[in-house]
Amino acid sequence: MACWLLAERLADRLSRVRIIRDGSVGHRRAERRRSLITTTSERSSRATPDLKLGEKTKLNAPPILEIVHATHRYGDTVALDDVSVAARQGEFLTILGESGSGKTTLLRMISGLERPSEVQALRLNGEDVVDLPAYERNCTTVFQSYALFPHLTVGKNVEYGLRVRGVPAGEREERARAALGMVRLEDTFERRIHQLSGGQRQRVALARAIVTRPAMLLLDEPLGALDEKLRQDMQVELMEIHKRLSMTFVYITHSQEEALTMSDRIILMRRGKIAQEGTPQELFDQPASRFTAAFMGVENLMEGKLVALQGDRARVEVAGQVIVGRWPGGVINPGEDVVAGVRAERLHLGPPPAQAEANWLPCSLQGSIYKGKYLDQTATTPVGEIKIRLWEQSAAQGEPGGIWWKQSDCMVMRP
Ligand SMILES: Nc1ncnc2c1ncn2[C@@H]1O[C@H](COP(=O)(O)OP(=O)(O)OP(=O)(O)O)[C@@H](O)[C@H]1O
Repeated sequence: MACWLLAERLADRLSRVRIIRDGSVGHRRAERRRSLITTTSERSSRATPDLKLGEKTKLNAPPILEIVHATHRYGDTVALDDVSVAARQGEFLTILGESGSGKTTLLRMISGLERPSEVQALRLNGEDVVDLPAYERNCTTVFQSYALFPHLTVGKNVEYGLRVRGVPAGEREERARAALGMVRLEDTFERRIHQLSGGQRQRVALARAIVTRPAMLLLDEPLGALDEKLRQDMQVELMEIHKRLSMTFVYITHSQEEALTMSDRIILMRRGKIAQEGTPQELFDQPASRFTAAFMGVENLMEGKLVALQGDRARVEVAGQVIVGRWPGGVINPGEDVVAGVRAERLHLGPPPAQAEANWLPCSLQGSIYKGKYLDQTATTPVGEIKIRLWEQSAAQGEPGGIWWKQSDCMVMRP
């Protein structure tokens, strides 16, 4: 308790320091704005490096976040390696990646908790914020750990950001109640934090973050501590809140399922670099590399060499067999290494099908795992072990002789 009181007093003091300095902050801001005006023409004439923005959604919205060629090192560790990211107003952008890929570092850079070792530009709402401290940036972070004050009521927790900004009591309460209404917790205003469930605490943290109306919400694995069912409910709730607020969300997760469900656009990170970015459909259906395919859950990845390219179809030689699949485009020559991928649920058991545009391999069935709604079956083929997902469990009875899948369900990519 003493610890929390101390933290609160410290935060209060910081905010007072900020309020006392407000005059000079205002002055510095005006100066910064003036310098922005003088550099606007310079900015517009400068070529913006390949910033890929959401193509299907929010096409006309201006970029609210622009990070251009950012690198960050912790001693010898390169946490971010020449990364450029942009997000549009109102976009739900997910930074996806395995542990240590640089997601948190990227978020901390946006929020101002980390200063990039090198960066060409870091802009929020068109304003260069590289030298702007965290508390002056118009964005708020929601953490997995909620970071709520346990000795304060729910209402006082939500009001907190308004209190340190000097908002009068009446307006504070009104806005806090409205924010709690947004997360469907209007009845908990007087409750204590320990009287809430994990999911409710996360919703209070969300209400506290949105009550100050930031331009952008940064969410650092906010559902990581919740159980499976609650996590799924909260995903839906977050999407609804995002829609209602039309606020830009930058969301961090290591879960591809979470990213696919919620995002307008996904940036997949690998070892401090962007492995691929695009809409959920693009990452799911057109992985550009073996890494993306594996991360997005493609169970069967077969290494081979390109035999020939015909339109969007690639013929690939894998262990003496020819497999045909979709090539997403880009220059590639026969003889180069490629990977052919197919999802387990796209495979069928049986003899070669009548349709011409299919791949077929002889197989013998190995073990299977019962998963309730489906059966995961393993088969041995000339190209190695293949995983098959069977929705009709009776399909696994007897020896089918082979497996087949449509050429259009087969993705060919670089290794
Ligand atoms: N304060 C630090 N000091 C030294 N190295 C750090 C520090 N913070 C992060 N790193 C290193 O930087 C790299 C990127 O870390 P980061 O936390 O950004 O990854 P992440 O994708 O968010 O991982 P996780 O999902 O586990 O949180 C890792 O190799 C990590 O060990």
